[in-house]
Amino acid sequence: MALMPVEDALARILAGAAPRDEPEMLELASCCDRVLARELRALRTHPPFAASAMDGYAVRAAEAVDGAVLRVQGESAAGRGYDGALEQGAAIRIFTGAPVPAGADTIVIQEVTEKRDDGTVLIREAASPGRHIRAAGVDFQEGDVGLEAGRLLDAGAITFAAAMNHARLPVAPRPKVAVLATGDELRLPGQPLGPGQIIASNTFGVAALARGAGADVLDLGIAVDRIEAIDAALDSAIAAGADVLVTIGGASVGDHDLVQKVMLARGMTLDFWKIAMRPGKPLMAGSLGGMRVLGLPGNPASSLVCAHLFLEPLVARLAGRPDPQRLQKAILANDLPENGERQDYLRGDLTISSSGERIATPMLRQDSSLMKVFSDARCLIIRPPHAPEAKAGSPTDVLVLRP
Ligand SMILES: Nc1nc2c(c(=O)[nH]1)N[C@H]1C(S)=C(S)[C@@H](COP(=O)(O)OP(=O)(O)OC[C@H]3O[C@@H](n4cnc5c(N)ncnc54)[C@H](O)[C@@H]3O)O[C@H]1N2
Ligand code: MOO
Repeated sequence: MALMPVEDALARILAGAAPRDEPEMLELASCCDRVLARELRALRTHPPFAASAMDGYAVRAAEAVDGAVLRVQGESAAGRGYDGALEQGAAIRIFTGAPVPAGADTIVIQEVTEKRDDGTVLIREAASPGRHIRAAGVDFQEGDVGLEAGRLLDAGAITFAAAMNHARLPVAPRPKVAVLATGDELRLPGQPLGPGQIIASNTFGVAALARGAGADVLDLGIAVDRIEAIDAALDSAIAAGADVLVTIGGASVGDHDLVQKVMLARGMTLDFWKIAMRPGKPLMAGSLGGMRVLGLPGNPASSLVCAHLFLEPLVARLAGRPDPQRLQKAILANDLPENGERQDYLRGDLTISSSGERIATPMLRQDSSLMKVFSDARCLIIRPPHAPEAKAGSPTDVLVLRP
């Protein structure tokens, strides 16, 4: 039977993925990189008064002709406006952000005036009405919808939310992703290793990806290859209210590959198992109650490629964030042979040529167990199923991993 194409697997994993309904109220200072759950209306008008955009003099345009001498009547500073109206033949010293006094209709900038010792000012360039005045409400008005639901709260949005006078914002909750490593051979980094043991390294990369995509990660540690151990870890994920359980390893056909068996025994609905992809063929997806289950293969490159392709976009959807945009066009540095039935994700380097083109160079070794190669890679070179032989210099799609 033909294996499921990568695009179909992604569509199935993303089906119905959306943020949980109840927003979380967060202090503004903690909102960076979160997603606004509801539209936000302005609680005030800004600027609240007509304000000067420059340091200079507030005057009447009709009086401030070239060569006019005006009496300096007082001062309007930001936070301390002039209490009164501009008199005939007078000017009021004004600073950037200060309220424009009643009666004034323009600002003459300081650079085209001359302050005199007798308390007057000489105007050396005729002023035009309305110049350098920011009208009240020119930025936004009370009641306006300032930010739409779904907006990623970046520096601009947070500044605007603060200016609208919101101290706390309703944000989409971060999805909870539980990560479980499985395998008798695994030990945590920093522990002594016995014969046949290796470090459970994938967990950390997969967790980092999930966190970066907007998740809170619950590390369930390592379950040995026994039904009871995987069962207990599953209980922990359910008790923690995980939105997604990611398992690593035990996804293939070996006698000790128990993940799917345990999940099915616990009532998991299996969506699919095995897809047309290299590395990552034994990927499994399903759901158990309200929890999505993603079974990643144990080989490090397989689990990381699957996490990039499926977990990252899933978390982004659950967090209400925009889909990751990592696909780019590049030029192949080497010839590549005809591809088989699985979509290939070759670890590659990515450089910029002197003419500004992106050049993708496949790494010499592509075994899915190689972590140094994956760490050195800057991109995954995508080879569609049955792609014909490709010559050096031909275009290719790449998924960018790092700059
Ligand atoms: N007869 C077949 N054998 C295998 C097939 C197959 O189709 N038929 N598929 C191969 C492919 S492709 C992959 S990928 C692996 C996936 O196997 P599992 O998901 O069952 O993974 P394990 O057997 O548990 O581990 C594979 C490998 O990765 C190491 N590992 C596991 N977990 C971690 C971790 N958290 N951190 C670091 N390394 C880990 C593990 O020690 C193994 O060396 O199956 C092939 N076999
Ligand atoms: O296809 Mo498996 O995912 O290479 O090692």
